[in-house]
Amino acid sequence: MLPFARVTVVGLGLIGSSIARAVRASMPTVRLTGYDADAEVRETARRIDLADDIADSAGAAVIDADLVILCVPVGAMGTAAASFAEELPAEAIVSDVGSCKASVAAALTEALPGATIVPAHPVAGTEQSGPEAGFATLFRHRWCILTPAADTDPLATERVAEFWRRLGADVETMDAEHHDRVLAITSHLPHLIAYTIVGTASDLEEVTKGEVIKYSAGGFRDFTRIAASDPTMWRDVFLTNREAVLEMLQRFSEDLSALQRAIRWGKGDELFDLFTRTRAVRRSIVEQGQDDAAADFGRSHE
Ligand SMILES: NC(=O)c1ccc[n+]([C@@H]2O[C@H](COP(=O)([O-])OP(=O)(O)OC[C@H]3O[C@@H](n4cnc5c(N)ncnc54)[C@H](O)[C@@H]3O)[C@@H](O)[C@H]2O)c1
Ligand SMILES: O=C(O)C(=O)C[C@]1(C(=O)O)C=C[C@@H](O)C=C1
Repeated sequence: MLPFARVTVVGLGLIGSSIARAVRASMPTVRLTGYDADAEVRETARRIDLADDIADSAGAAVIDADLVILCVPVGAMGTAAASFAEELPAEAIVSDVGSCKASVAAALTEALPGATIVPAHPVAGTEQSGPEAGFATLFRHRWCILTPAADTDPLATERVAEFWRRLGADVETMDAEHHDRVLAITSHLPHLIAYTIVGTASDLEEVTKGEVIKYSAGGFRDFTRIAASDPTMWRDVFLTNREAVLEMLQRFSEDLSALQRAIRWGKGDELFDLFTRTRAVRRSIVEQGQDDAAADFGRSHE
């Protein structure tokens, strides 16, 4: 049996439109409704036939939903939830796809008192955004992490887990605070580093005019893909997951200083040992089949 019969997606960008496409592909009998605060996005969503119905207000979009998924930037979750609070059916389950969990859960609980909320984070994406960037296979063989509160009805959590399994994801459940610390190191810090290195290179004006662009086929090019990620989304992630990101950044800065010292004092063994360890990490990720298929997809569409 399908976990949900009437699904509403609020926010029709990369992730919302990918969910819509994946629902169409894997659960074609589900009645799918979409809403986006941006009228141009709604127009595009209608033109590309993203859902059975694209509503003109958040309230109209959720009125008969049994699952509502918020796919807006993490800083907009509270406002987006408040925009349909009055019309949300009492038995509906609310979920989201935000990249940080603890403060999003707090914002949703405040905006929707008494609602059943099962926060989720599909750990899959690309540097693109908007309704035309989505694709149905984005979540296939990728993790989706659920962070229900301790008192959430386990049946509601299981229905959301089954929804994500049907979209092709592998589902894991964890505490929201733990999620935020793990993702700070595996996702948020790498983006911060990419934004920094590309920013530094572009500040070196003379170099940028010629050589950086000309010779960016290697490592730098990989950083530019990540650094092309959506500015609104990532501003919100860093402001929302502030404490965990600052903690990881402190540790990273210490390790970077140690590397700086090793280079200054010619400690080749230290460099060699670290690079050997990091190569093993990459190999074990690839062996587990968790290498970056989505990023490769993004690259192949450049
Ligand atoms: N991009 C990724 O790689 C990725 C991966 C996993 C999770 N996420 C999370 O998914 C969410 C959406 O990211 P995205 O990449 O799809 O962004 P996106 O910019 O492609 O789409 C976001 C959409 O939300 C709409 N929106 C903003 N405020 C709204 C509101 N109050 N009501 C209704 N619509 C509103 C915008 O108009 C936009 O169309 C974010 O919370 C992000 O952290 C992103
Ligand atoms: O592959 C990418 O482009 C991504 O940035 C995807 C990525 C990640 O860091 O892994 C980005 C943010 C998310 O919340 C989940 C996935």
